[in-house]
Amino acid sequence: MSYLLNSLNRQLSLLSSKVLISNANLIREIETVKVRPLLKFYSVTQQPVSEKMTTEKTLPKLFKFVDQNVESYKNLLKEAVAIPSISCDAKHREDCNRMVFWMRDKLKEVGAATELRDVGYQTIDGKEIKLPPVLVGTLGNDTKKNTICVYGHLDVQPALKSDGWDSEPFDLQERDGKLYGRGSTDDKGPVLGWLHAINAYKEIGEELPVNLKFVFECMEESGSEGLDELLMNKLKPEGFFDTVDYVCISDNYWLGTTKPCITYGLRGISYYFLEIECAKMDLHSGVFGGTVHEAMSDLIYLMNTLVAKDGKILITDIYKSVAPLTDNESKLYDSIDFDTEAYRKSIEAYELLHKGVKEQILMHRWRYPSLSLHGIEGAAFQPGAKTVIPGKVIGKFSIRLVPDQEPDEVEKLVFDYVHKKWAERESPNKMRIWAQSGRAWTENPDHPHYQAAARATKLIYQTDPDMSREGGSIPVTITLQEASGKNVLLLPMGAGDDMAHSQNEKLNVRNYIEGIKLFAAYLYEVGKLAK
Ligand SMILES: C[C@H](N)C(=O)N[C@@H](Cc1c[nH]cn1)C(=O)O
Ligand SMILES: [Zn+2]
Ligand SMILES: [Zn+2]
Repeated sequence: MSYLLNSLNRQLSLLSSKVLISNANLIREIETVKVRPLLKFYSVTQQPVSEKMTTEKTLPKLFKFVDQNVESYKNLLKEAVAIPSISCDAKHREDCNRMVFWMRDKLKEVGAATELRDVGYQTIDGKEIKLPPVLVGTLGNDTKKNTICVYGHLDVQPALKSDGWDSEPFDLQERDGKLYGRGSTDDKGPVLGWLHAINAYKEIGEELPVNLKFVFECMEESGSEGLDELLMNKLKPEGFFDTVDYVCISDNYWLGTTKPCITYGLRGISYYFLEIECAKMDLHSGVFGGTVHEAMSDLIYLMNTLVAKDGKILITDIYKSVAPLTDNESKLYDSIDFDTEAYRKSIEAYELLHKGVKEQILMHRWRYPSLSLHGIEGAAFQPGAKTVIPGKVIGKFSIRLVPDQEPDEVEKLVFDYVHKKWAERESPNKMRIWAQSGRAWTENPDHPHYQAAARATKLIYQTDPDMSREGGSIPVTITLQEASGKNVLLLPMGAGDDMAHSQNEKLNVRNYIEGIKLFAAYLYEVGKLAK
């Protein structure tokens, strides 16, 4: 029965997506929709909605409901993963739009008022390409309740089976209690977690303990283009944040595989594109080799000047604005539960930097900048002995930013350094460098909001969570902090070995299901905080 409902549901939602995609005028809309029984994706009979507030009996009932619906949660994640919403590849822009429409429909099904906000265009290779709309939603407006703004992203990193995946990346597969698929943990699983938690309250006939606002974008993996502008210059002046009391993001992971954490800091990112052109076309290396200044040699030369073998960044003055380590901060690392050898083994690395010392490893993940080389566009990266001299190549690298590094300042240091090295190279070729950046973020973890999230975590996992920072970046976090003026926290669903962005990305079934309960318990705990 539940399978039939789900598959009918899938067909209906596909139909509605197609209609939406073909209707370009429908980008901005506001509507509240009643749940239609046929479109519901959960399997139990609906119970009458009561007006009573949540009580201590609410959560056990809700947890039971969640345990009864594990299969439908997996099915919905499978549907979401099947949409290859790869934001960095313009060829997948329609998939990104489809993903946003899909999520919009699901939010409506749980009773939210939704709005698709146009955020304009991005320029790729001189061409203007429309950005996916941002999904904005509201659920509840009871002035006696706290309001949480939830952010998540619907886009994913690219993935091909030939990268070394054990199964098709866009076909969610369960093996040994793990759900493998691109976006399972980053960030489709957590985004669906919110949906399921809300739906569980409805299905057990309990009122939501808080009001909710949603911001779901589909460009996070590509610098969140257009989002800051929407938040600061449109949603904020329109009063979207006026009623928001707390902001919560679930787009991160536990530090290890067993102990939950709550995250109060992220690194920022400054991502660089370094282009060298030696000719207007690719050249046969047998015919032309030995007669041209090759773009690839120039690029490798420049990229090799960026970072030393011990991981030290070689850009002049790059460490100058890094916040000094205080005694108090230094002490925080002692109590963090982190096994460096288990970490090394989980990524199958041969050896770690910093002699594998726990505090140093954590500090270099969280509070010091790092520079990574990512790849080269235009290089002959496919298997086989291609003998071409690429006419144009684009090297890609990024620096993870930390407090108090400002992106503008870092970009200037990098541009100056690369131009200096380029002058030293004395190449006649054309060099161009550009960047996109997002700031680092930290928050006060000694806040009732964090205590509420810690209580919820302890209820689910029977242990106090670590308060930790993380090395990844969610560029919009600091914007949400500034736009709302409220406390922001990151509540992870996935485990430290989920391998987001990598081959065989997965989400443990346990983390998914207990994560849904965690989100429900978090809503309950925040609902109890003084208004
Ligand atoms: C931490 C989050 N789940 C994530 O993966 N963020 C990306 C953001 C990004 C910025 N530019 C490209 N991607 C990351 O940290 O790499
Ligand atoms: Zn990511
Ligand atoms: Zn993410």
